[in-house]
Amino acid sequence: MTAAEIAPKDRLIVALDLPSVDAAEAMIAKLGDSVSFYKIGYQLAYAGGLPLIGTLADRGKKVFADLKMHDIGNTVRRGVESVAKLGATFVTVHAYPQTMKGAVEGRGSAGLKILAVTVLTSYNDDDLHAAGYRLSVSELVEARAQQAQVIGVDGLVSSPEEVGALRKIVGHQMSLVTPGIRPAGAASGDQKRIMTPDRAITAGADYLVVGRPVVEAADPKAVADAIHAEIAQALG
Ligand SMILES: O=C(O)c1cc(=O)[nH]c(=O)n1[C@@H]1O[C@H](COP(=O)(O)O)[C@@H](O)[C@H]1O
Repeated sequence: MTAAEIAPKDRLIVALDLPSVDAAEAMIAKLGDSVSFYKIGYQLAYAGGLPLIGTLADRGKKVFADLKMHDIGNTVRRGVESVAKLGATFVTVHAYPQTMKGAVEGRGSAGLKILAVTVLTSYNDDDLHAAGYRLSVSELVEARAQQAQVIGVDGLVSSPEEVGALRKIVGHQMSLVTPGIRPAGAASGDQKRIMTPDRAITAGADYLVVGRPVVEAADPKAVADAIHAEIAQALG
């Protein structure tokens, strides 16, 4: 799907980083029609949240299953085959060649798209070096993007800082999904490579993933609406 084909409403993905299905349902009710795309990650998935993928899909919402798989290829393939049956739009795997190959093999025909997480947005060059890598963040993100493209992955997760370079590598064949989004004045928390929503869209991101700035806000719907307004303005 090219950027122009993505419904503007779908460009904001709200991370339901919440402790229970009840808390997630309460947040979904608060956000109402303002949000059409949700992400379910570790916290909610491990608290019984996986069936919510099908529930939300039945209500016409899209769901990003952020499971960040990384294992031997055969296990990843089988895991992705199971996720494909849940009704998710996106699933994440870490951008290691065996892992990405396994995921692509397990993707099936139900419409599930594989996103490869390049370098987590909480990492900077020092964090990468501490983890044993010799490459800088931008070098590793770009190397992994090239591998992901050859393997046939559908999209990449990176910080918005890398989106310009990634577009040059992968063109519009792959979706670029960016966490590390912070509206002006919002606390960065543990995120190190961040950008505002309008700058991320202007840089060329297809989808913005936002968690705490929305779900921890006093008025989550107002924050989501403000992000949509920024996105619309940046798209012109
Ligand atoms: O795969 C992701 O979604 C992801 C990748 C990454 O590099 N950085 C990152 O923050 N995320 C997720 O994006 C969300 C960001 O949340 P906030 O920092 O609260 O906006 C969290 O659910 C993270 O798990």
